Order: sequence, then structure tokens, then C-alpha cells
Amino acid sequence: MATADSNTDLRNGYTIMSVREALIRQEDTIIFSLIERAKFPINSPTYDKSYASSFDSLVEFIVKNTESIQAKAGRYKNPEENPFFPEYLPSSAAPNYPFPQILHPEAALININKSIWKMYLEELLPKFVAPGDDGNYAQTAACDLSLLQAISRRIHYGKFVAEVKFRESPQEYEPLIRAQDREGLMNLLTFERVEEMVKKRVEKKASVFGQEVGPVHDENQGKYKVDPSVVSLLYEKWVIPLTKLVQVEYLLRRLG
Ligand SMILES: C=C(O[C@@H]1C=C(C(=O)O)C=C[C@H]1O)C(=O)O
Repeated sequence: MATADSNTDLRNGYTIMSVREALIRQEDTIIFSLIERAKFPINSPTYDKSYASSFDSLVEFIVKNTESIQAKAGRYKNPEENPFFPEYLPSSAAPNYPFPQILHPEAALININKSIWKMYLEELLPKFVAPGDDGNYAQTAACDLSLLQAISRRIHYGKFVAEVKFRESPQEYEPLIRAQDREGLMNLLTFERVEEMVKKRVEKKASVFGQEVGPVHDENQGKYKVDPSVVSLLYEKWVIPLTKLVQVEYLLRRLG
């Protein structure tokens, strides 16, 4: 039988099933964004602070300014969105939309985009883009931003996952939160079987979405726009662990 709390979750559109479905749909966005970024080579001047004197680096310039425009248009009114440079944002000039507010206010503010930014530039990019320079730095930075936003949304979705898990079994979570027991919380919110399915599915999606398609025969069979094993590695090494880190950080603040 549904409890009052799970009815509330249903009304607001967040249940463990619905958050897992949202994570599955977000895989598509991440994989398409990886494919789009892989269209360009590394294009290192995009990230070089000495490339142009008028801004820090081209990628920072594009990200800060695009976020600023999107903030004004209301993007960050949605609690699922988290900016990379919150310190530079103007307030929204758009009318309010009644987004469901299910997150605990103390915990809703978690933002680990600085770590995501560093991981993306230092570890992930070199693993899936070709070496080289074709001069398309602004287009490259725009692709970086779309991909960074998709990865960030997925990782910060951990707040919603944590909230629905907490509401489903507060009696299990509360003692661990009171004891501020990170390890205990991490064990309780981990479902290894789900993680294995996620890793297998993203590898398969990357091989379906990113395969080269010939007009008649599949002469290019086995050639992919982004190596499917890199997508699985991205999830295993960063996306899943960082989503779980957000969940733990959220829960630690859940009773505050
Ligand atoms: C997101 C969840 O929490 C954890 C993190 C997962 C992930 O990031 O894909 C998967 C399973 C859990 O270990 C979940 O339970 O669905």
C-alpha cells in the first residue's frame, strides 16, 4: 500500500522508478554529446589561457557567457540544473514556473561542478577526442559546454535519487545521518546490480548510436564515432562514483 509520503512523491513526479528512468534517458544525451564533441579534434587552443588576451580561456569565455544568458532566461530556476560558474550569474528575468521543490533546502545547494570541470578537461577529453587542430575553437567550446551540462545534470541528479531513497526508508537512513556515517550511507544507497546494468547499457547504446552507417552494406561495421568502452569507463570511473558522492553529501545534510 502506498504511504502518504510515496503519494506525495508520485504527485511531484519523483519516485525511484522515475528517477532511474530519467537517468536512463540522460544516457542518450551524454552519448550524443560525446559524439558531437568527437567531431572535432582536441583543438588545444580552446583551453589555453594564453591563446587570446581578452579572456581566461576560450572555453571559460563561452561557458560563463552562455550560462549568464541561460540564467537570465530562467535555466537555473529548475532545481535539476547546476551552473559551472554560479558566481557570475545574473538573476532570472523570466516568469516563474512551478517546478516541484522536493529537495531539502540545506542539501539542494550542493554543487560539485568544479571537480567535474577538472575531470573533464584533464582526464576525459584526451581519452575520446583525436589529436589535432582544425581551428574550430568556438564550436569546440560550445560542444564542450553541452557535454559538460549533460554530465553535470546526471551527476547532480544524485540529489533526487537520494531524496527518494530517503523518503522510501527514513528509518534506515536516519541513524546513519545522525552518526554522519559516510561509509554506512554509501553502502546503503549502493545497488551493484543496477550499476552493472548501467555500464553494459551505455556501452551498447554507444555502439548503436555511434556506429558508422553505410548506404547498403555495413562495410564500416565495427567502426564507432566514440569508442563504446570509453563510455563505459566514463560511467565506471566518474559518472557513477560522483553521482554516489552527491547522494552521500546530500544525505549528510538531509536532517539539517
Ligand atoms: C543512482 C542510483 O544509486 C547508485 C548509483 C548508480 C548510478 O549512478 O548509476 C546506480 C546504482 C546505485 O548504486 C540508483 O540506485 O539508481
